[in-house]
Amino acid sequence: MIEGPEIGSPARTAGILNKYHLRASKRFGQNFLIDLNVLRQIAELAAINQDDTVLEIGPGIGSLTEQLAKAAGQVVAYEIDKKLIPVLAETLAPYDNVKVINQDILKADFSVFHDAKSLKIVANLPYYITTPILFYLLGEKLAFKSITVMMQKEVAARLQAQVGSKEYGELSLAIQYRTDVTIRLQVPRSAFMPSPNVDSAVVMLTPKAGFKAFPYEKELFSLIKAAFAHRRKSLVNNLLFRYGKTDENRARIEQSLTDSGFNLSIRGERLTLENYEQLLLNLRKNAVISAR
Ligand SMILES: C[S@@+](CC[C@H](N)C(=O)[O-])C[C@H]1O[C@@H](n2cnc3c(N)ncnc32)[C@H](O)[C@@H]1O
Repeated sequence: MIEGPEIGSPARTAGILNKYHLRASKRFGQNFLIDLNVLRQIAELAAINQDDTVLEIGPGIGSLTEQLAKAAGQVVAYEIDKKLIPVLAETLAPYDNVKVINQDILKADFSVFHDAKSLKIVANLPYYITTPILFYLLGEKLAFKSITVMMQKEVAARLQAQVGSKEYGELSLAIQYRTDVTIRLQVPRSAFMPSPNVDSAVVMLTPKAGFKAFPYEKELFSLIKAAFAHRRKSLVNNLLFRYGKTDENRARIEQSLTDSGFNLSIRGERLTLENYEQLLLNLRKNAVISAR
């Protein structure tokens, strides 16, 4: 048994990696947190309590898991790297409320969480798949209370970005469609072992109050994708590119913009989510998109 201070202390992390002859795997995006203040702060930000079931992504050697296990009713942690499973069995042995599952999170079946009274998702994410993980979690329609996750600072800025800013785009709109986003903590690269080439931020996502799914969700996000395909082009040109460059289409697209109250030189970054919903309805009305 590896005894000693909390798992995430620099000395204990180094001791655990040494004992198991482990090197952080780049392929799995392994950068272990070694700042106990940050680890504790993440658990505090997520406001974990005994009623909570916590879904953790990528427990690594268990540093964040330990902080979560101290406060939660139960922690279920998905770790893809099978080399870390015996490590976790040892480091987390003192906690009988933790279950580690050796699985790719992007293939996880979340039906186990359907009975959870209160589900909170917490992670120091593997950065190479930050957005696929967020889309997977949101796509699975999990009834979560919050998602509190560390990611690259620049990605965090894109998630929180507001209309008109340079970070604003497809990702901001897709995430803000379902959730409210706030950046809660900035974390320097020195808090990790090994230290990554980027700084990080902890982001909190909470379900949007009164969320109602837009009836043409798929078409809406296809429109948004098209609108940001070439950021320097006008919205009209991006839409012509997407829906076909015929004179007839141009007239219909321009009519749809006019009907939505926009001038014809507007760019995609000036439209809010509600603006896109309105525009989509008009593109359907004007037969740019088939109104089946
Ligand atoms: C940035 S490290 C965080 C480790 C630990 N939670 C910490 O804070 O020190 C990301 C973790 O996610 C794991 N991981 C990478 N890809 C994964 C996937 N597809 N599914 C589950 N875990 C994954 C890595 O093996 C690694 O343990």
